[in-house]
Amino acid sequence: MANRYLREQNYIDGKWVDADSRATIDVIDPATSVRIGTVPRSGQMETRRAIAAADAAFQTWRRTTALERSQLLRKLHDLILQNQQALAELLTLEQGKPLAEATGEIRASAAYVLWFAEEARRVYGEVVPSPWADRRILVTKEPVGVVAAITPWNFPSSMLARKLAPALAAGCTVVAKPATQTPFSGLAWGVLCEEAGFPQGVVNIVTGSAGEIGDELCFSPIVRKLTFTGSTEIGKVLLAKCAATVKKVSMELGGNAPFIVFDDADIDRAVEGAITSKYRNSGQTCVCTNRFLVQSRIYDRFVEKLAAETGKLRVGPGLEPRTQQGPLIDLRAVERVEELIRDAIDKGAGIAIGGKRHALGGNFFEPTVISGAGSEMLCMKEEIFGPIAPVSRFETEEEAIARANETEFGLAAYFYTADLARAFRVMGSLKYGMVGINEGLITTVEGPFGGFKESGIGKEGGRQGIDDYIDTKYVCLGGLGS
Ligand SMILES: NC(=O)C1=CN([C@@H]2O[C@H](COP(=O)(O)OP(=O)(O)OC[C@H]3O[C@@H](n4cnc5c(N)ncnc54)[C@H](OP(=O)(O)O)[C@@H]3O)[C@@H](O)[C@H]2O)C=CC1
Ligand SMILES: O=C(O)CCCC(=O)O
Repeated sequence: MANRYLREQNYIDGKWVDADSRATIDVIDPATSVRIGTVPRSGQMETRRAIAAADAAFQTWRRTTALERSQLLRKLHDLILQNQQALAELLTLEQGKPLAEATGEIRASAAYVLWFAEEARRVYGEVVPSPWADRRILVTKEPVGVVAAITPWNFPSSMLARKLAPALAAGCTVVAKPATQTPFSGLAWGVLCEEAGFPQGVVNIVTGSAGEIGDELCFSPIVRKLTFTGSTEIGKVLLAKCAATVKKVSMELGGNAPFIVFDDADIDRAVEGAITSKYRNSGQTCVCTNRFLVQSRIYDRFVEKLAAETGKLRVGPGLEPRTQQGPLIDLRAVERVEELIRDAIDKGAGIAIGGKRHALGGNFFEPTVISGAGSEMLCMKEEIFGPIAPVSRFETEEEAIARANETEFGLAAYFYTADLARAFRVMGSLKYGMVGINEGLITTVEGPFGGFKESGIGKEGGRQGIDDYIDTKYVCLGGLGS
């Protein structure tokens, strides 16, 4: 399929370039296991040049006005919307999600760009009442400098959008490293930024060896901020490396989202929310429900309805219009899901529906509901990242809260209740950065996205989403007389 956003080179200093060695990495369509194309297998030297280009560009980009940056971002936003079909097809091709979801992701990318185009003009400083008659106290805001962005394969467009857009809005320049399995949606940002007219070096995108590129980004004293979305395991490694140069960091890491259904809830609404929250991107979303906790009195009814709705999901290649569940990203992900199911069955759980590879073969897996799940099972403790819904029974509100919080993660949590007092009590007790009450899908550009505990540091989106790209400077202006 010819797609003008499919680029097979790095984007460094406004030029499309190969790896120095000319080595490449194959990119595979997860629906067919066929090669889509290749990207450069870059390493330290290409990354170093990208950082130098970003640093050189920063010297002029930081002096542009907020209005100029806002206007360029608006142009970028318009281009994304004008080309959403091609961008969404590219996303589905390399990532596998249904085209409707891919289109939703591209629109979300555009929304982030527009939001930060607006926020660019509202980065206010302050004049603080001074304790000295002859001096003034000013607080000014400055871009932090060169930003490194490392992004995952599950949302290859929007995860870069919510890093790139606030960075550019604030006056920073960027070196991005997209995930190796889905690099084309990342490289497409190079094409879009070029078309929008961003000066050379302001945005740079390098593909290749995660270790080499990551080390150069983490240890470079020129890079002043690292923003990362991915696994908690790699996030911790990068945090440690960034300590060497005391960089600012933002970390959007793994989750173990509980979805609690109290017995006063509207069950049909809860099941509807459960389907969206669990199976979006075939469960490969960091805010996807990981485990269902359902109050005893309604447990059987909920499991029955959830299994019935799960059974209706149409599995298939993302480019087929009827598809609601695409393939998993690779065979490793399929094997991991199988391992979690095996573990749950060994520990006494049952399968209400699904439970095995889909008849389509390859990376396709049946959406699965596990009944009788318990806290000791791996699927309740670890991030599943796949289409499995373990359901566990609880008796009291206190038990539900305690079990929801019994994890090192703290990204998103959901609960369903019709009791307003309970809604406030439970919301306040959940140790999570994001809470959905009677809602299973809560991500939006207006809301600050981010986790507590080992789920991360910092917020993306919302009014807060630009803060981490800004340094605050205190200026004491003296000698003014009284
Ligand atoms: N919070 C979230 O949104 C996400 C959570 N995950 C969780 O993580 C699990 C594993 O997924 P995976 O893709 O391996 O996630 P990773 O955390 O390994 O990958 C995320 C990004 O980090 C890069 N990366 C990996 N290792 C390094 C390194 N040493 N230095 C610098 N960058 C590095 C990857 O590059 P490369 O692709 O080249 O390896 C990719 O760009 C999933 O099953 C899921 O549970 C995964 C993705 C997103
Ligand atoms: O999985 C992630 O890392 C981000 C999810 C974004 C969304 O909820 O749309």
